[in-house]
Order: sequence, then C-alpha cells, then structure tokens
Amino acid sequence: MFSVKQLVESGCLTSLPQKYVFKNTESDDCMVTELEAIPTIDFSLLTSGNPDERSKVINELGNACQEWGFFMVINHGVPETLRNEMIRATEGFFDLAGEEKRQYTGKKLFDPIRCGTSFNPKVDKVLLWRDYLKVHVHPHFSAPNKPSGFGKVLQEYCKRTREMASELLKGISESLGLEESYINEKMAVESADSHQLLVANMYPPCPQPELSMGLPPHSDHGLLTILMQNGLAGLQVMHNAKWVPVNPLPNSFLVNTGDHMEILTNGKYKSVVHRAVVNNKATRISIGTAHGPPLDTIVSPAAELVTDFVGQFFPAYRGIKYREYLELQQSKSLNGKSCLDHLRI
Ligand SMILES: O=C(O)CCC(=O)C(=O)O
Ligand SMILES: [Fe+2]
Repeated sequence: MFSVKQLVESGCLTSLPQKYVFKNTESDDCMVTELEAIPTIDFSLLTSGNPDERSKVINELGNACQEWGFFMVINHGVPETLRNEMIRATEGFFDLAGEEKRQYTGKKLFDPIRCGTSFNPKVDKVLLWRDYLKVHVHPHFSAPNKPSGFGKVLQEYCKRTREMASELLKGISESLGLEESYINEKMAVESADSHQLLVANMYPPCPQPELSMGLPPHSDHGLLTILMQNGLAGLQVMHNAKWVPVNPLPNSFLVNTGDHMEILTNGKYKSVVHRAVVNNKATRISIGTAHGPPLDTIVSPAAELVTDFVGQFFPAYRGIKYREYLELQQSKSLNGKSCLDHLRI
C-alpha cells in the first residue's frame, strides 16, 4: 500500500513533492488567531445528578454548539489507559508492513475496514499529507486482526465513545428546548442499528509543512464527532472567519457537531469547517468517531424546530438517507460544506 509514511521513511525527501503542494485559496483575513479558545465542557456535571449543575452545563453546551460547533470535553470518565492503548494500537497498525495492510486497501465506502492515503486519491487534484484507517464499528463491529489486541481495545473505545455521544446528545436536545431523549430517539442513536465510523488519521512529519495540508477545510458528516489526539496540535477551527488552532487539554476529547446535526436542527446548530495542518517535527495521530443514525434513516429538519409560531413549516434542508449522504461526500474531494450545500432549500 502506498502511504505518506512510506514516502517519509524512504529517507530521500528533502522538499515536498509537487503533487502535495496545496494552494491555499483562503484570503488573508482568514489568518490564524491564537486569541480565542474553544469552550470546555465538564462532562461529569451532566451526569452528576445535581440539577443545578446539569442545567448550567446544558446552557454551556447550547452556547458551544451555537457559537462554535466545537467543544473540548473534560472529566468524561474514559480511562486514560484506554485512550493510550488506543493510540498505541493505532500506531501499531500504521507500522505494519505494506503487505499486511494491503488486504484493507478496500475500494468501497462500506467495506468494513479501509486504509489508504489522502482523501480520495482518484479525484484529489493535490494529495494530502495524511494516511488513514477507517473502520465501520457499529452496527457490525469490525477490527483489523493486527496488531494483536487491537480489536479488544477498539471495541471498548468505540463503546465508551458511543455512550459519551448519547449522553451529550441528551444535553444537546435539552439545550434546544426538547425532551432529553429527543435526538437519541428520533435518530435511533442508542439502537442496535445506529452507525459509528472510526477514522484514524496519521500525519507524518512533513519537510515543508507550510506548503501542504493534512486535511483540507471540511465539515464532518453525522450528528457528532468525538476526536482524540496524540498530544500534538494541528487541528484548526473556523470561527468568526479566522482559523483558531486547537490546543487540546490533556486527557480531553474534542467534540464537534456534524452536518446531520445541522440538518436535524434546521441550521440552529451548524457543522463547522475545520482543517488539519501538518508539522515538520513529529507524527501526529488523531482518532475520530462519527456518530450517526442507522444508515437507512432519512435525516430531515425536526418538525419541532422548523415550525414557526403560527404553525408554518419552514425546512431549510431537504431530507436525505444517511447512507446516500456518506456516498455523496466520499465520491468527491473534501471541500468545505459543499455536500451540505446540495441539500439547502
Ligand atoms: O486530525 C484532526 O485533528 C482532524 C481530523 C478530522 O477532521 C476528520 O477526521 O474529519
Ligand atoms: Fe473532520
């Protein structure tokens, strides 16, 4: 399997190969600002049983979703050992010999396990400085058979992140003035058929990081993405027309609202564009899980959120099957919110 990792390890790189040179089309006023920080949510207050603390954190969740579409989650209860094992096992997977990974160089979006490079090398005009592993982990769990023990760690990690997602979705439902169970029930998030996709990204050190891109500006599909990183910064979030770098707090998760949250809430909570830049020092790893409804669910704006005070219904997006949306996104290069734009009414 061809990979950026292999390219770097070949030891013959002094400059960035031309096909990785990413033309930054952003205007100058999209510059990076260090002045703002992503909100932090103390997860333990959602589940502590103290109603005052819960309503305060639900309020913070609502503000974070409305103003940022991103928040850091602390005190989440996922053991640090599990997180570390997950990072180590993922590194172990990327370290496997090319022949061992070749069996997973799947062609199709719904192949249970796929690894590769860039986003969609068949259509990407510029290659991304990124290798990936994608695993459909729910409703049917799959795992690469190497490195040994990966499957066990992956299964536990995915279960814990699913539990976190449904707890956060309860808080988010309440922040919208809906019943706590609203999103989980409407989107069957807690059902045996809900969809969860794990995406592990590896960004090896790059000889000219300012000229290349790990992941270009894009929004995520699904309701929520829960992301863990190996302690190296690289993710930037578009906020008030500026790129805000994320400096992850130790032992935190980064959570963002996806395109299907935007559709479901009729744009009240939007998916937010983000990108991953690379560095020339060390390999960065990020591991995200996208949490969505069962693949055959048609996601459309919730009636409760699109009906005005005289009872008129104003949906801003047309409904689409989750599966079809994933196919649409995967068929092209990653490009901002272009996929969601297809659904705007
Ligand atoms: O590497 C990162 O921090 C971002 C990853 C990401 O945005 C994605 O996998 O969708
Ligand atoms: Fe993303």
